[in-house]
Order: sequence, then structure tokens, then C-alpha cells
Amino acid sequence: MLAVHFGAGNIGRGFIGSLLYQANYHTTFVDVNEAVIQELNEKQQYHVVLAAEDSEKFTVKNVSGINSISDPEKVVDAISKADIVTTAVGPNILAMISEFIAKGLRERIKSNQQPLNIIACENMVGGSTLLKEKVFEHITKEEQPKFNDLFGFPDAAVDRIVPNQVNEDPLEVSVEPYYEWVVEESSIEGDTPPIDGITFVNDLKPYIERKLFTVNTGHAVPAYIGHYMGYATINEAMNDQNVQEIIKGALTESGEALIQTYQFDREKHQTYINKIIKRFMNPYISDEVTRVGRGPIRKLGPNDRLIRPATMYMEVTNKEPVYLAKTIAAALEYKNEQDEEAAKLQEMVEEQGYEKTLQSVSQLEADHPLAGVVLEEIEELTRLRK
Ligand SMILES: NC(=O)c1ccc[n+]([C@@H]2O[C@H](COP(=O)([O-])OP(=O)(O)OC[C@H]3O[C@@H](n4cnc5c(N)ncnc54)[C@H](O)[C@@H]3O)[C@@H](O)[C@H]2O)c1
Ligand SMILES: O=P(O)(O)OC[C@@H](O)[C@@H](O)[C@H](O)[C@H](O)CO
Repeated sequence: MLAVHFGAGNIGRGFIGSLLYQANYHTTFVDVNEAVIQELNEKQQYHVVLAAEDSEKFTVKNVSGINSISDPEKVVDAISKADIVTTAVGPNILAMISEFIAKGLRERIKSNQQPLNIIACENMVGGSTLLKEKVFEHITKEEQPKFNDLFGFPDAAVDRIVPNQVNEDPLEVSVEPYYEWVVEESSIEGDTPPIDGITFVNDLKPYIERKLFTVNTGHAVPAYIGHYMGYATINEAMNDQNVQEIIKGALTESGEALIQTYQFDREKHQTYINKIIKRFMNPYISDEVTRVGRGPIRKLGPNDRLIRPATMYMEVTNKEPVYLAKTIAAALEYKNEQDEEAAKLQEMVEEQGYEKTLQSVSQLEADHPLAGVVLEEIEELTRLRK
């Protein structure tokens, strides 16, 4: 069986690639990083190390790579022959790879009428749905019915912490032992992919929102508050009592929003939160706050991990979310010249001030009560530096 996976980065190699190998796929990674592609083609395997006391190591085989910049026609050809297509490139890159997928699917239809599923494994609500929209921008109206019949774009939620890698071997990847991959079965075309480790569900929304608004909302606390306080890693930040208080508060607020929206069991949700906090404190992982905080404009978006749980919380409780607001305030304050979005965000703050920047990136109405609480929390933040 053949898999094409866009993005040979941390989660691509460390999670999706390893599950595809265990399910007997040959995986062709598509990436723009020539060094990684060359290495994949030369070695045709790589190691995954579990970040735990015994550092268990296993080998992922049957892999190769295509550089989509230098060999675009090879990407189209690989998609036309694939049994599954997956992505882990980042939400902003989906539009950029959509033309390859459209061309590959068009090519495939000429000789193959078997269904195919394309699964975006990105931290966002509706990743595959967005990818489908982008792919459909590259096909004609006449092609649409056939594409709709044959090609499924099931949404997915993926959870595994894979930090930036600092290994001597450029392909080796260190990952936390925990993982979860949930895929929306109702949107699958043909048979469900035979991959152990995927949980198929009928409606993904509760799963992706639970993941994004607990794991990623929680992660944003040591990232943004931690960075504000001068910490370099998630682990260091998590050992600070102020960060502990804010993460617990933020996850209680997002938890209340999720429990009331999806009728989750309160006790089970608390166990889920506790486990996540423990994962962030894994001493065998060194995860930089700058990786977790990357792309603050995306993360301050109206449906992402900060604003959406805060507005949901206000809708279901009629109360103001203090701890989520603190984290939003710290995200607005996030300064990192190496991060294009962070630099742009700070330019916006300088030119327009916090209020207008928040309205613009988070699409909050000027009189939305959340905006007021966040502005107050920006003032409060300075206490954390004393
Ligand atoms: N790392 C994690 O802990 C984790 C966990 C769950 C989900 N995710 C999600 O997975 C996605 C990828 O994250 P990551 O941490 O692996 O990032 P990463 O930067 O390690 O990997 C992204 C890869 O995509 C490649 N890429 C960029 N532009 C491309 C293009 N046009 N075509 C093909 N490849 C391209 C990059 O070169 C890189 O190798 C993100 O959406 C992220 O939110 C990450
Ligand atoms: O990948 P991002 O930039 O959306 O978020 C950063 C981290 O929170 C994220 O990568 C987590 O490590 C991951 O989502 C855990 O499953």
C-alpha cells in the first residue's frame, strides 16, 4: 500500500509516518526541505525514540521523499497512485499544497476509479474540510461531482507532543509515548484505512474541540506566559507556581465551556486535564516555548485555542474568563523576531494599539466584553515580571 504524506517534519516523521509504517504502507514524504528529502531517499528509514525513562527506539522503514519544488510532477504522479494521502504541514500551508493534490487526483481519475481519502492532520478545526475547499478551487465545475464521489476529506484530530529535534542524526525524532489520532468516519470514501492507532468517530467536532481547547489551550499558557516571564522551555515554565495557577485556571474555564457544550463527564474531563498537565511536565522532553507559541496571529484567531474557548465560556456561564484572558494578553505581548507572525503582530500593536489589533486578529466586536477583560489583563501581566 502506498501513502503520500505532505510534511516530513516533527509530527510527519514522528507520528503519522510511524503509524503508516506499522500499518504496512510505503510512505512517500513530500517536503520543501531538500536536506530531509535527500536523507530520506538515501537512508530509506529513520529512528523514532520514545521520550521516557527507557528511551525505547524503533525504526521506521519503507520511506522515500520528493522535493515538491524541484520535482512537482513526481508529487502529482505519487498522488495518482496513492492509497491514502495525509498532511502535517501547518494550517497556513494547506492552500499551497492544494494544487498538487488537485492535479494528482485529476491524473488518478484517468486510470483508477477507486476511492481515496485525504486526511489533514493539523491543529485546527476542519483541516481536511479546508483542504478540500482549496483543492476544489483548482478543479472545474464539471469535475466536482466525480471528485465528490471518489475522494473523501475526513477531518481529524492528532495529539502527540513532538518538539523541535536536536539530534545528530537529521532524521531521528524524539516523541512523547502518548498519542491519539481521531478521524471522522462519516466523511470517509470507500473502506476505512486499515491503520491501527486511528480511532474512527462519526462526529469529530467534540473530539477536535476537546483536544484543541485542552491540550493546545493548555500548552499556550507555559508558551506565552512562560515566554513573558523569561522561560525558554515548557518544562521550566511549568515549574513556576504562577504558570501552574494560570494553566489550571485556563483549563477549568475551557473545561467548563466544553463540558456544558458537549455534556462531557466532569470527572473524566478533569482526569483528561490532569494527564495533559503531566505530559507538559515530561522531564524527557525539552520543548521550546517558541515552538509552542509559534504563529500567534493564527492562535489568536476567532476559532482557535484562545479566543474560541473564552467566548464559549462566556456564552455558557455568563462569566468572564480570567485565566484565558491572561493567556490571550500574553499572546498579544508575544515578542519574537524569529517568528514572522509574532513580528507582524507586534507591528500591528505598535501601529494600532492592543484594542484594534485584538479586533483585527480575533475578529472580536469593539464592544465584546472579552476585549475589555483582555485589555485589563495586559496591565496585570506586568506583575508576573516582578
Ligand atoms: N509537533 C507537534 O507536537 C504536533 C502535534 C500535533 C499536531 N501538530 C500539527 O502538525 C502540523 C505540523 O507540525 P510540525 O510540528 O510537524 O511542524 P514542522 O515544522 O516540524 O513540520 C512541517 C513540515 O512541513 C514542511 N513544509 C512546509 N511547507 C511545505 C510545503 N509547501 N510543501 C510540503 N511541505 C512543506 C516543512 O519543511 C516541515 O518539514 C501542524 O499543523 C501542527 O499544528 C504538531
Ligand atoms: O502545532 P501548533 O503550533 O498548532 O501548536 C503548538 C503545540 O501546542 C502543539 O504542536 C502540541 O505540541 C501538539 O498539538 C500536541 O498534540
